[in-house]
Amino acid sequence: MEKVEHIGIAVKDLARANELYAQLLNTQPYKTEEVPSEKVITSFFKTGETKIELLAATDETSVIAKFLQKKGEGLHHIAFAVDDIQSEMQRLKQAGFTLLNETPKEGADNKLICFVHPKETNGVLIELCQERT
Ligand SMILES: CC[C@@H](C(=O)O)C(=O)SCCNC(=O)CCNC(=O)[C@H](O)C(C)(C)COP(=O)(O)OP(=O)(O)OC[C@H]1O[C@@H](n2cnc3c(N)ncnc32)[C@H](O)[C@@H]1OP(=O)(O)O
Ligand SMILES: [Co+2]
Repeated sequence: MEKVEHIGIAVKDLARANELYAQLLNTQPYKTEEVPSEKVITSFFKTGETKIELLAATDETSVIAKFLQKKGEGLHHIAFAVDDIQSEMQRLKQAGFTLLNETPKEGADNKLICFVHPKETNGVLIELCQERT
């Protein structure tokens, strides 16, 4: 895996969180994007080599809505950049990790993504992401 591509943070109110993170990081989000397949709306902030992805639910059946109900706002996932998502998925599967999607799916910010179940990664949800060409 190349680097931490982004850190996902679940928030209740995206507009309010945008204001807070803009103050904290002293920069504005470079993108806000809705991803209907995940039932989320996201904002991205650049910080050094990585990004902060704020995630709010667009529907009460979204995994973010469920997460907020159970755990409240906070760290939701860590995403690692990979060059070849198919081969990383294969490698992790062979190593015994549970992949939450069998084939790469479309993420935000022009990426192909796959999630690894947090039960095998010390309680932290892991995302793999590959730049789409
Ligand atoms: C914007 C697009 C994209 C991008 O391009 O960056 C994204 O980031 S999308 C982000 C949102 N999408 C996802 O997270 C998809 C993958 N996630 C899932 O499939 C599910 O959330 C899950 C991880 C399988 C959990 O779903 P489910 O089993 O239905 O939830 P439960 O509430 O029953 O939880 C079971 C168990 O897992 C713990 N949990 C849940 N979410 C997380 C989390 N994010 N981090 C750590 N742990 C998590 C939950 O607390 C339960 O634990 P126990 O209570 O101990 O059983
Ligand atoms: Co993400």
